[in-house]
Amino acid sequence: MSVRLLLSLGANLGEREETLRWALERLRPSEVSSFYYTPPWGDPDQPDYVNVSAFVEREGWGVEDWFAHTRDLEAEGGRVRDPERRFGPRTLDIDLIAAWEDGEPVTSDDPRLTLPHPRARLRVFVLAPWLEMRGDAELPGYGSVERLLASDELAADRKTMRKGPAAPPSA
Ligand SMILES: Nc1ncnc2c1ncn2[C@@H]1O[C@H](COP(=O)(O)OP(=O)(O)OP(=O)(O)O)[C@@H](O)[C@H]1O
Ligand SMILES: Nc1nc2c(c(=O)[nH]1)N=C(CO)CN2
Repeated sequence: MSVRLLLSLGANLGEREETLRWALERLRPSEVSSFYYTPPWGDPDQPDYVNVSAFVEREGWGVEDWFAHTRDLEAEGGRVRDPERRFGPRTLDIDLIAAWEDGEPVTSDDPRLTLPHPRARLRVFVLAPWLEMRGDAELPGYGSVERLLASDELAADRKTMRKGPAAPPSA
């Protein structure tokens, strides 16, 4: 058994690209998007983010193994969270966006680990790197990523997003 996962990484404090490269090296992804530069979503009073997405898969690993691993990396990456700020700044954030087992979407409505990620469809910094890697991407339960990204609701966020250089080659 092994699960394929789409992860979204973000950083808006410290050496952002360096931290993301450090995390990507440890995640050993099969595929990595470019870096994307985006204004903060959800809580505007903080620095801009660098975001990147990656596909990962490891023999024998399920979603819980990946959740534990990404939490450890966030902690090791020096993440400090302000409990008062739900969407506040951070050195490293890794979200599990969607998962597939034998090609079928894994779904969960457990608030501890919700799959697909409940806010993925609202975030250009999740949808754009995903579409870059998979032109035919589908967000389980919501449909075409291309269509979601093109929605009027996301027009303002699309305008302020900037695509940066390719992230390091995948492992
Ligand atoms: N798919 C998921 N990926 C990561 N965390 C999740 C997921 N679903 C639920 N969670 C829960 O969300 C809680 C908050 O996580 P985190 O601090 O990374 O949130 P955030 O980055 O501030 O906001 P967001 O979850 O909207 O990205 C965690 O305690 C975690 O258990
Ligand atoms: N642009 C951008 N904004 C965010 C991000 C992120 O990764 N990128 N993560 C957040 C975490 O709650 C809150 N806001």
